[in-house]
Amino acid sequence: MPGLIDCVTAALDARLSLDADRPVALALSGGGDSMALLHLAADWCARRGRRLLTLTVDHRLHRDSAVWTAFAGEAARDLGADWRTLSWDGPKPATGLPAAARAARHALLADTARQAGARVILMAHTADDIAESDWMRDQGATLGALRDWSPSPAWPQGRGLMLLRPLLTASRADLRALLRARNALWLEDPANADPRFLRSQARMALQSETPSFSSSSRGPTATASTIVEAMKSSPMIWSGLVTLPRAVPARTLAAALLSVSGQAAPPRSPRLTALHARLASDSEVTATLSGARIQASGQTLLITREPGRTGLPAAALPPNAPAVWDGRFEITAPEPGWSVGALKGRMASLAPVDQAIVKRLPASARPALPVLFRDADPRPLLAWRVAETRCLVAGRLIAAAGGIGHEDQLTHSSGETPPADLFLNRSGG
Ligand SMILES: Nc1ncnc2c1ncn2[C@@H]1O[C@H](COP(=O)(O)OP(=O)(O)OP(=O)(O)O)[C@@H](O)[C@H]1O
Repeated sequence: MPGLIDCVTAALDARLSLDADRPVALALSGGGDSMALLHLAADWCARRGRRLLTLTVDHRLHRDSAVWTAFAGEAARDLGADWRTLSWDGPKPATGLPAAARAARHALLADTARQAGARVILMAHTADDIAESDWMRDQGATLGALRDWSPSPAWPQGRGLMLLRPLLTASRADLRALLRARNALWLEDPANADPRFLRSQARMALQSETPSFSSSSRGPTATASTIVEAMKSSPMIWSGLVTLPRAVPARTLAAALLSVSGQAAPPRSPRLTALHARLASDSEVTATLSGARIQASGQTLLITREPGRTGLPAAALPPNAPAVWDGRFEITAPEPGWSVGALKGRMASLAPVDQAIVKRLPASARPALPVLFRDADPRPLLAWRVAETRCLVAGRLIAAAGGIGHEDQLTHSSGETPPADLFLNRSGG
Protein backbone atom coordinates (compact mmCIF):
# COMPACT_ATOMS: atom_id res chain seq x y z
CA MET A 1 0.00 0.00 0.00
CA PRO A 2 2.98 2.42 -0.19
CA GLY A 3 1.48 4.34 -3.16
CA LEU A 4 -1.70 5.13 -1.25
CA ILE A 5 0.14 6.02 1.98
CA ASP A 6 2.62 8.28 0.15
CA CYS A 7 -0.17 10.07 -1.72
CA VAL A 8 -2.17 10.75 1.44
CA THR A 9 0.93 11.83 3.36
CA ALA A 10 1.80 14.29 0.57
CA ALA A 11 -1.78 15.63 0.51
CA LEU A 12 -1.79 16.21 4.28
CA ASP A 13 1.76 17.67 4.32
CA ALA A 14 0.80 20.15 1.59
CA ARG A 15 -2.10 21.71 3.49
CA LEU A 16 -1.66 21.13 7.23
CA SER A 17 0.65 22.69 9.82
CA LEU A 18 3.17 20.57 11.69
CA ASP A 19 3.36 20.46 15.50
CA ALA A 20 0.41 22.82 15.96
CA ASP A 21 -1.52 22.64 19.20
CA ARG A 22 -4.97 22.80 17.64
CA PRO A 23 -6.56 19.52 16.50
CA VAL A 24 -7.12 18.29 12.95
CA ALA A 25 -10.79 17.25 12.66
CA LEU A 26 -11.92 14.17 10.72
CA ALA A 27 -15.47 13.33 9.63
CA LEU A 28 -15.85 9.66 10.50
CA SER A 29 -19.03 7.90 9.34
CA GLY A 30 -17.69 4.41 10.15
CA GLY A 31 -17.90 3.39 6.46
CA GLY A 32 -14.87 1.95 4.64
CA ASP A 33 -13.65 5.26 3.18
CA SER A 34 -13.58 7.26 6.39
CA MET A 35 -12.30 4.27 8.41
CA ALA A 36 -9.33 4.02 6.04
CA LEU A 37 -8.80 7.77 6.32
CA LEU A 38 -8.89 7.40 10.11
CA HIS A 39 -5.99 4.92 9.95
CA LEU A 40 -3.96 7.05 7.53
CA ALA A 41 -4.62 10.31 9.38
CA ALA A 42 -3.86 8.77 12.80
CA ASP A 43 -0.47 7.62 11.44
CA TRP A 44 0.19 11.08 9.97
CA CYS A 45 -0.82 12.91 13.17
CA ALA A 46 1.44 10.68 15.29
CA ARG A 47 4.40 11.40 12.96
CA ARG A 48 3.73 15.13 12.62
CA GLY A 49 2.82 16.03 16.21
CA ARG A 50 -0.87 16.80 15.71
CA ARG A 51 -3.97 15.81 17.68
CA LEU A 52 -6.76 14.10 15.78
CA LEU A 53 -10.38 14.92 16.65
CA THR A 54 -12.83 12.53 15.01
CA LEU A 55 -16.49 13.51 14.69
CA THR A 56 -19.39 11.17 13.94
CA VAL A 57 -22.86 12.45 13.12
CA ASP A 58 -25.75 10.23 14.15
CA HIS A 59 -28.52 11.24 11.75
CA ARG A 60 -31.07 9.20 13.74
CA LEU A 61 -32.51 7.84 10.53
CA HIS A 62 -32.00 4.13 11.23
CA ARG A 63 -32.85 2.12 14.31
CA ASP A 64 -29.25 0.83 14.54
CA SER A 65 -27.61 4.23 14.14
CA ALA A 66 -26.55 4.44 17.80
CA VAL A 67 -24.74 1.09 17.48
CA TRP A 68 -22.97 2.25 14.28
CA THR A 69 -21.97 5.48 15.96
CA ALA A 70 -20.54 3.64 18.98
CA PHE A 71 -18.60 1.37 16.62
CA ALA A 72 -16.98 4.40 14.93
CA GLY A 73 -16.10 5.86 18.33
CA GLU A 74 -14.44 2.70 19.50
CA ALA A 75 -12.32 2.49 16.34
CA ALA A 76 -11.22 6.12 16.74
CA ARG A 77 -10.28 5.75 20.38
CA ASP A 78 -8.40 2.49 19.69
CA LEU A 79 -6.16 4.51 17.38
CA GLY A 80 -5.55 7.18 20.02
CA ALA A 81 -7.85 9.85 18.52
CA ASP A 82 -10.33 12.01 20.42
CA TRP A 83 -13.89 11.32 19.36
CA ARG A 84 -17.24 13.09 19.63
CA THR A 85 -20.69 12.09 18.55
CA LEU A 86 -23.13 14.72 17.26
CA SER A 87 -26.76 14.00 16.62
CA TRP A 88 -29.23 15.41 14.14
CA ASP A 89 -32.25 15.85 16.35
CA GLY A 90 -34.31 18.26 14.25
CA PRO A 91 -37.47 17.34 12.31
CA LYS A 92 -36.77 15.25 9.21
CA PRO A 93 -38.32 16.41 5.90
CA ALA A 94 -40.63 14.11 3.93
CA THR A 95 -38.79 14.94 0.66
CA GLY A 96 -35.17 15.86 -0.06
CA LEU A 97 -33.90 13.82 2.88
CA PRO A 98 -30.30 13.27 1.59
CA ALA A 99 -29.80 17.02 1.00
CA ALA A 100 -31.28 17.94 4.40
CA ALA A 101 -29.12 15.30 6.15
CA ARG A 102 -26.06 16.60 4.32
CA ALA A 103 -26.73 20.22 5.34
CA ALA A 104 -27.35 19.20 8.96
CA ARG A 105 -24.20 17.03 8.93
CA HIS A 106 -21.95 19.80 7.63
CA ALA A 107 -23.39 22.31 10.13
CA LEU A 108 -22.84 19.95 13.09
CA LEU A 109 -19.33 19.00 11.96
CA ALA A 110 -18.35 22.63 11.38
CA ASP A 111 -19.74 23.95 14.66
CA THR A 112 -17.99 21.29 16.72
CA ALA A 113 -14.69 21.48 14.83
CA ARG A 114 -14.59 25.29 15.06
CA GLN A 115 -15.40 25.33 18.76
CA ALA A 116 -12.64 22.77 19.39
CA GLY A 117 -10.17 25.12 17.69
CA ALA A 118 -9.74 23.07 14.48
CA ARG A 119 -9.36 24.90 11.16
CA VAL A 120 -9.49 21.90 8.82
CA ILE A 121 -11.90 18.94 8.59
CA LEU A 122 -10.70 15.86 6.72
CA MET A 123 -13.38 14.22 4.55
CA ALA A 124 -13.02 10.77 2.98
CA HIS A 125 -14.39 11.30 -0.53
CA THR A 126 -12.68 9.07 -3.10
CA ALA A 127 -12.14 8.79 -6.84
CA ASP A 128 -15.31 6.66 -6.91
CA ASP A 129 -17.28 9.60 -5.45
CA ILE A 130 -16.01 11.79 -8.31
CA ALA A 131 -17.16 9.20 -10.85
CA GLU A 132 -20.57 8.93 -9.14
CA SER A 133 -21.01 12.70 -9.05
CA ASP A 134 -20.18 12.86 -12.78
CA TRP A 135 -22.77 10.13 -13.44
CA MET A 136 -25.40 11.98 -11.39
CA ARG A 137 -24.66 15.24 -13.20
CA ASP A 138 -25.22 13.40 -16.51
CA GLN A 139 -28.64 12.44 -15.13
CA GLY A 140 -29.43 16.13 -14.58
CA ALA A 141 -28.43 16.58 -10.92
CA THR A 142 -26.92 19.96 -10.04
CA LEU A 143 -23.84 19.08 -8.02
CA GLY A 144 -20.68 21.06 -7.42
CA ALA A 145 -17.34 19.48 -8.31
CA LEU A 146 -15.56 17.70 -5.46
CA ARG A 147 -12.38 19.61 -4.71
CA ASP A 148 -9.45 18.45 -2.59
CA TRP A 149 -9.48 21.73 -0.63
CA SER A 150 -12.54 23.92 -0.25
CA PRO A 151 -14.32 26.04 2.38
CA SER A 152 -16.87 24.30 4.58
CA PRO A 153 -20.28 24.67 2.87
CA ALA A 154 -21.98 25.30 6.24
CA TRP A 155 -22.57 28.97 6.93
CA PRO A 156 -22.06 30.61 9.37
CA GLN A 157 -20.97 27.49 11.31
CA GLY A 158 -18.12 26.85 8.85
CA ARG A 159 -16.50 30.30 9.05
CA GLY A 160 -12.70 30.02 9.09
CA LEU A 161 -12.87 26.28 8.30
CA MET A 162 -11.63 24.39 5.24
CA LEU A 163 -12.43 20.84 4.13
CA LEU A 164 -9.50 18.70 2.98
CA ARG A 165 -10.18 15.59 0.88
CA PRO A 166 -6.89 13.69 0.71
CA LEU A 167 -8.39 10.51 -0.83
CA LEU A 168 -9.66 11.95 -4.12
CA THR A 169 -7.14 9.94 -6.12
CA ALA A 170 -7.73 6.71 -4.17
CA SER A 171 -10.25 4.04 -5.10
CA ARG A 172 -12.70 2.50 -2.66
CA ALA A 173 -11.19 -0.92 -3.44
CA ASP A 174 -7.68 0.22 -2.40
CA LEU A 175 -9.02 1.67 0.84
CA ARG A 176 -10.78 -1.56 1.73
CA ALA A 177 -7.62 -3.51 0.93
CA LEU A 178 -5.75 -1.28 3.39
CA LEU A 179 -8.34 -1.99 6.09
CA ARG A 180 -8.20 -5.74 5.44
CA ALA A 181 -4.40 -5.66 5.67
CA ARG A 182 -4.77 -4.04 9.10
CA ASN A 183 -7.53 -6.42 10.23
CA ALA A 184 -9.83 -3.44 10.64
CA LEU A 185 -13.62 -3.58 10.25
CA TRP A 186 -15.99 -1.03 8.73
CA LEU A 187 -19.72 -0.49 8.28
CA GLU A 188 -21.77 -0.81 5.10
CA ASP A 189 -24.61 1.73 5.30
CA PRO A 190 -27.76 0.08 3.85
CA ALA A 191 -28.81 3.53 2.50
CA ASN A 192 -25.96 3.17 -0.02
CA ALA A 193 -27.92 0.34 -1.63
CA ASP A 194 -31.34 2.03 -1.43
CA PRO A 195 -32.43 2.45 -5.08
CA ARG A 196 -34.66 5.45 -4.19
CA PHE A 197 -31.53 7.60 -3.87
CA LEU A 198 -29.71 8.82 -6.99
CA ARG A 199 -26.35 8.26 -5.24
CA SER A 200 -27.15 4.54 -4.85
CA GLN A 201 -28.24 4.32 -8.49
CA ALA A 202 -24.88 5.83 -9.46
CA ARG A 203 -23.00 3.29 -7.34
CA MET A 204 -24.88 0.42 -8.95
CA ALA A 205 -24.41 1.77 -12.47
CA LEU A 206 -20.67 2.25 -11.97
CA GLN A 207 -19.94 -0.94 -10.05
CA SER A 208 -18.33 -2.64 -13.03
CA GLU A 209 -16.30 0.40 -14.10
CA THR A 210 -12.87 1.50 -12.92
CA PRO A 211 -13.12 4.98 -11.43
CA SER A 212 -11.55 7.85 -13.29
CA PHE A 213 -8.71 9.35 -11.28
CA SER A 214 -8.55 13.07 -10.76
CA SER A 215 -5.47 15.17 -10.32
CA SER A 216 -5.92 17.75 -7.60
CA SER A 217 -5.09 21.40 -8.09
CA ARG A 218 -2.74 23.19 -5.70
CA GLY A 219 -2.09 26.78 -4.74
CA PRO A 220 -4.02 29.99 -5.37
CA THR A 221 -5.33 30.58 -8.87
CA ALA A 222 -4.86 33.78 -10.87
CA THR A 223 -8.41 34.79 -9.99
CA ALA A 224 -7.72 34.23 -6.32
CA SER A 225 -4.71 36.53 -6.32
CA THR A 226 -6.73 39.23 -8.15
CA ILE A 227 -9.42 38.99 -5.50
CA VAL A 228 -7.02 38.98 -2.57
CA GLU A 229 -5.35 42.10 -4.02
CA ALA A 230 -8.71 43.81 -4.59
CA MET A 231 -9.73 43.02 -1.00
CA LYS A 232 -6.48 44.20 0.54
CA SER A 233 -6.58 47.47 -1.34
CA SER A 234 -10.12 48.29 -0.19
CA PRO A 235 -10.04 50.38 3.01
CA MET A 236 -13.73 49.74 3.67
CA ILE A 237 -13.99 45.95 3.80
CA TRP A 238 -14.72 46.14 7.54
CA SER A 239 -18.18 47.43 6.56
CA GLY A 240 -19.09 44.39 4.41
CA LEU A 241 -18.82 45.96 0.95
CA VAL A 242 -16.78 44.35 -1.82
CA THR A 243 -15.15 46.03 -4.81
CA LEU A 244 -13.90 43.85 -7.64
CA PRO A 245 -12.65 44.27 -11.19
CA ARG A 246 -15.65 44.16 -13.52
CA ALA A 247 -14.29 41.26 -15.58
CA VAL A 248 -14.68 38.53 -12.95
CA PRO A 249 -15.62 34.96 -13.87
CA ALA A 250 -19.22 33.96 -13.11
CA ARG A 251 -18.04 31.64 -10.33
CA THR A 252 -16.28 34.50 -8.55
CA LEU A 253 -19.31 36.73 -9.00
CA ALA A 254 -21.46 34.03 -7.37
CA ALA A 255 -19.01 33.74 -4.46
CA ALA A 256 -18.99 37.53 -4.03
CA LEU A 257 -22.81 37.74 -3.99
CA LEU A 258 -22.99 34.90 -1.49
CA SER A 259 -20.36 36.44 0.81
CA VAL A 260 -21.81 39.96 0.69
CA SER A 261 -25.38 38.75 1.29
CA GLY A 262 -24.32 36.46 4.15
CA GLN A 263 -26.67 33.78 2.86
CA ALA A 264 -26.08 30.03 2.94
CA ALA A 265 -27.16 29.12 -0.63
CA PRO A 266 -25.56 30.55 -3.79
CA PRO A 267 -27.64 32.49 -6.37
CA ARG A 268 -29.65 30.43 -8.85
CA SER A 269 -27.67 29.79 -11.94
CA PRO A 270 -29.90 31.22 -14.76
CA ARG A 271 -30.20 34.59 -12.97
CA LEU A 272 -26.47 34.62 -12.30
CA THR A 273 -25.71 33.86 -15.95
CA ALA A 274 -28.01 36.71 -17.06
CA LEU A 275 -26.35 39.18 -14.68
CA HIS A 276 -22.86 38.06 -15.73
CA ALA A 277 -23.81 38.65 -19.38
CA ARG A 278 -25.10 42.17 -18.57
CA LEU A 279 -21.80 42.99 -16.88
CA ALA A 280 -19.91 42.08 -20.06
CA SER A 281 -21.17 45.29 -21.72
CA ASP A 282 -19.57 48.65 -20.97
CA SER A 283 -22.76 50.29 -19.77
CA GLU A 284 -23.57 51.21 -16.18
CA VAL A 285 -25.45 48.39 -14.47
CA THR A 286 -27.37 48.40 -11.20
CA ALA A 287 -29.03 45.15 -10.19
CA THR A 288 -30.02 43.13 -7.16
CA LEU A 289 -29.63 39.39 -6.85
CA SER A 290 -29.83 37.00 -3.89
CA GLY A 291 -29.76 39.72 -1.26
CA ALA A 292 -26.90 41.69 -2.83
CA ARG A 293 -26.84 44.95 -4.82
CA ILE A 294 -24.40 45.13 -7.74
CA GLN A 295 -23.31 48.45 -9.25
CA ALA A 296 -21.01 48.33 -12.27
CA SER A 297 -19.47 51.53 -13.36
CA GLY A 298 -16.40 51.76 -15.58
CA GLN A 299 -14.21 48.75 -14.85
CA THR A 300 -15.26 48.36 -11.21
CA LEU A 301 -17.98 46.41 -9.44
CA LEU A 302 -19.33 47.58 -6.11
CA ILE A 303 -21.28 44.84 -4.31
CA THR A 304 -23.21 45.66 -1.14
CA ARG A 305 -25.85 43.99 1.04
CA GLU A 306 -29.39 44.73 -0.11
CA PRO A 307 -31.60 44.93 2.98
CA GLY A 308 -34.82 44.69 0.95
CA ARG A 309 -38.04 46.57 1.51
CA THR A 310 -38.74 45.01 4.90
CA GLY A 311 -35.16 45.41 6.21
CA LEU A 312 -33.09 42.79 8.02
CA PRO A 313 -34.33 41.04 11.16
CA ALA A 314 -33.14 42.30 14.56
CA ALA A 315 -31.83 39.81 17.12
CA ALA A 316 -30.99 39.83 20.82
CA LEU A 317 -27.26 39.28 21.46
CA PRO A 318 -25.97 36.85 24.10
CA PRO A 319 -23.45 38.50 26.47
CA ASN A 320 -19.73 37.69 26.03
CA ALA A 321 -20.29 35.05 23.35
CA PRO A 322 -19.72 35.61 19.63
CA ALA A 323 -22.97 35.60 17.65
CA VAL A 324 -23.27 35.91 13.87
CA TRP A 325 -25.79 38.45 12.60
CA ASP A 326 -27.04 38.34 9.01
CA GLY A 327 -24.30 35.85 8.09
CA ARG A 328 -21.88 38.79 7.80
CA PHE A 329 -20.83 40.08 11.21
CA GLU A 330 -19.55 38.23 14.25
CA ILE A 331 -20.51 40.37 17.25
CA THR A 332 -19.57 39.84 20.90
CA ALA A 333 -21.73 41.99 23.18
CA PRO A 334 -20.00 43.06 26.41
CA GLU A 335 -23.05 42.64 28.66
CA PRO A 336 -26.71 41.50 28.53
CA GLY A 337 -29.47 43.68 27.09
CA TRP A 338 -28.10 44.52 23.63
CA SER A 339 -29.89 43.76 20.37
CA VAL A 340 -28.55 44.10 16.83
CA GLY A 341 -30.39 45.28 13.72
CA ALA A 342 -29.75 47.09 10.44
CA LEU A 343 -29.11 50.83 10.20
CA LYS A 344 -31.90 51.16 7.61
CA GLY A 345 -34.60 53.47 9.03
CA ARG A 346 -32.43 54.41 12.04
CA MET A 347 -29.89 56.78 10.42
CA ALA A 348 -31.61 59.93 11.72
CA SER A 349 -31.33 58.74 15.36
CA LEU A 350 -27.60 57.97 15.12
CA ALA A 351 -25.24 60.28 17.02
CA PRO A 352 -23.54 62.84 14.72
CA VAL A 353 -20.09 61.15 15.16
CA ASP A 354 -21.53 57.86 13.91
CA GLN A 355 -23.37 59.62 11.09
CA ALA A 356 -20.04 61.10 10.00
CA ILE A 357 -18.44 57.62 9.85
CA VAL A 358 -21.36 56.21 7.89
CA LYS A 359 -21.20 59.05 5.36
CA ARG A 360 -17.67 58.01 4.38
CA LEU A 361 -19.14 54.83 2.87
CA PRO A 362 -20.91 54.62 -0.51
CA ALA A 363 -24.67 55.18 -0.06
CA SER A 364 -25.58 51.59 -0.96
CA ALA A 365 -23.28 50.22 1.78
CA ARG A 366 -25.01 52.13 4.59
CA PRO A 367 -28.52 50.66 5.19
CA ALA A 368 -27.32 47.13 6.08
CA LEU A 369 -24.64 48.20 8.59
CA PRO A 370 -25.13 46.64 12.04
CA VAL A 371 -26.33 48.91 14.84
CA LEU A 372 -26.82 47.96 18.48
CA PHE A 373 -29.58 49.22 20.76
CA ARG A 374 -31.08 48.40 24.15
CA ASP A 375 -34.71 47.65 24.91
CA ALA A 376 -34.81 50.49 27.41
CA ASP A 377 -33.11 52.94 25.06
CA PRO A 378 -33.77 52.31 21.39
CA ARG A 379 -31.24 54.94 20.21
CA PRO A 380 -28.85 53.02 17.92
CA LEU A 381 -25.05 52.96 18.04
CA LEU A 382 -22.83 51.56 15.31
CA ALA A 383 -21.98 48.00 16.46
CA TRP A 384 -18.21 48.69 16.52
CA ARG A 385 -18.69 51.39 19.15
CA VAL A 386 -20.16 48.95 21.69
CA ALA A 387 -19.04 45.42 20.85
CA GLU A 388 -16.17 43.50 19.29
CA THR A 389 -17.46 43.32 15.72
CA ARG A 390 -15.76 41.41 12.92
CA CYS A 391 -16.87 41.43 9.32
CA LEU A 392 -16.82 37.90 7.79
CA VAL A 393 -17.44 38.93 4.17
CA ALA A 394 -13.88 39.35 2.83
CA GLY A 395 -12.53 36.19 4.50
CA ARG A 396 -15.40 34.14 3.12
CA LEU A 397 -14.88 35.45 -0.39
CA ILE A 398 -11.12 34.97 -0.34
CA ALA A 399 -11.53 31.35 0.83
CA ALA A 400 -14.21 30.65 -1.81
CA ALA A 401 -12.00 32.10 -4.56
CA GLY A 402 -9.09 29.82 -3.67
CA GLY A 403 -7.04 32.45 -1.83
CA ILE A 404 -6.33 30.20 1.16
CA GLY A 405 -3.80 27.50 0.33
CA HIS A 406 -2.74 26.28 3.76
CA GLU A 407 -4.04 25.83 7.31
CA ASP A 408 -1.56 28.47 8.53
CA GLN A 409 -3.36 31.10 6.46
CA LEU A 410 -6.60 30.65 8.38
CA THR A 411 -6.93 32.59 11.56
CA HIS A 412 -9.37 31.08 13.99
CA SER A 413 -11.28 34.25 14.70
CA SER A 414 -11.09 35.51 11.15
CA GLY A 415 -12.88 38.73 10.25
CA GLU A 416 -12.11 42.32 9.38
CA THR A 417 -12.18 45.15 11.89
CA PRO A 418 -12.12 48.91 11.14
CA PRO A 419 -8.89 50.93 11.34
CA ALA A 420 -7.91 51.27 15.03
CA ASP A 421 -8.58 55.03 15.19
CA LEU A 422 -11.98 55.12 13.48
CA PHE A 423 -14.05 54.65 16.65
CA LEU A 424 -11.42 55.88 19.10
CA ASN A 425 -11.94 58.76 21.55
CA ARG A 426 -15.27 59.70 20.16
CA SER A 427 -18.35 59.32 22.27
CA GLY A 428 -21.43 58.01 20.55
CA GLY A 429 -23.76 59.06 23.41
N1 LIG B 1 -22.52 10.36 9.61
C1 LIG B 1 -21.35 10.92 9.32
N2 LIG B 1 -20.56 11.38 10.32
C2 LIG B 1 -19.37 11.95 10.05
N3 LIG B 1 -18.88 12.09 8.80
C3 LIG B 1 -19.62 11.65 7.78
C4 LIG B 1 -20.89 11.04 7.99
N4 LIG B 1 -21.39 10.70 6.77
C5 LIG B 1 -20.47 11.08 5.87
N5 LIG B 1 -19.40 11.65 6.46
C6 LIG B 1 -18.17 12.18 5.82
O1 LIG B 1 -18.49 12.60 4.51
C7 LIG B 1 -17.76 11.82 3.57
C8 LIG B 1 -18.59 11.64 2.33
O2 LIG B 1 -19.72 10.90 2.67
P1 LIG B 1 -20.93 10.76 1.68
O3 LIG B 1 -20.39 10.44 0.32
O4 LIG B 1 -21.90 9.84 2.31
O5 LIG B 1 -21.52 12.20 1.73
P2 LIG B 1 -21.87 13.20 0.57
O6 LIG B 1 -23.14 13.81 0.98
O7 LIG B 1 -21.80 12.58 -0.76
O8 LIG B 1 -20.65 14.18 0.72
P3 LIG B 1 -20.77 15.70 1.01
O9 LIG B 1 -21.21 15.80 2.43
O10 LIG B 1 -19.40 16.30 0.80
O11 LIG B 1 -21.76 16.19 0.03
C9 LIG B 1 -17.44 10.54 4.33
O12 LIG B 1 -16.36 9.85 3.75
C10 LIG B 1 -17.13 11.07 5.70
O13 LIG B 1 -15.83 11.64 5.76
